[in-house]
Amino acid sequence: MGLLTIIKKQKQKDKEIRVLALGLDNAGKTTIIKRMLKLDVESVSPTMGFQINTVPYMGHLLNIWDIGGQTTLRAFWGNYFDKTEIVIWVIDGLSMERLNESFLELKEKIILQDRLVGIYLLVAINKVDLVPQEELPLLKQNVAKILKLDEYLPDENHWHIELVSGKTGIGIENVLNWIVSRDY
Ligand SMILES: Nc1nc2c(ncn2[C@@H]2O[C@H](COP(=O)(O)OP(=O)(O)OP(=O)(O)O)[C@@H](O)[C@H]2O)c(=O)[nH]1
Ligand SMILES: [Mg+2]
Repeated sequence: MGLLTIIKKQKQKDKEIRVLALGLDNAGKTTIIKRMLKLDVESVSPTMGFQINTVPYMGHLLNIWDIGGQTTLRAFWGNYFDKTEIVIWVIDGLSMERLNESFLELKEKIILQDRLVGIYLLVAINKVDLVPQEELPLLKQNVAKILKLDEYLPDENHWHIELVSGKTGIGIENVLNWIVSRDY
């Protein structure tokens, strides 16, 4: 390994990553973050403002900003964009009737924002603990089709869709691995 590679690796290792957790109300953002922090996930209530959480993972420090998703709070999302490197967009996998609303908000408030050009986007389809196993591939396909990420974000290295459950922890490790394996 060359010296430059070693320096680069060390830099990555010390790196703090600024993550924004966004998505519609009730999607499960706070629950997922509590799961990442190995906290009790049973007692959550709607986030009325924001909360900053530090999640250590594989030598990285993820500064995850948990932002409330209620309609009245969405106008304030832009206040948190500065220096954001990655957005976790959480979708309620049990509320497919809200998928289009989720897509419109993702497009308008995240993807088309000049200040967020070049960020990474991880879409977490949450609550899969309550989705029958055999329906999971179709659920993922459906979300991918509605969000049209291949169209909006042509660089496939910049987005990813993961099936998760904040309640049980399914997929959470994959989310963390994807986040820390990007190039920042
Ligand atoms: N079954 C199941 N329920 C979940 C899961 N994640 C969250 N929930 C439930 O969904 C509801 C909303 O969860 P929150 O984590 O508060 O959702 P949020 O996205 O932070 O909501 P806001 O703060 O209002 O934007 C709660 O009743 C959670 O218990 C999950 O993986 N499985
Ligand atoms: Mg919340």
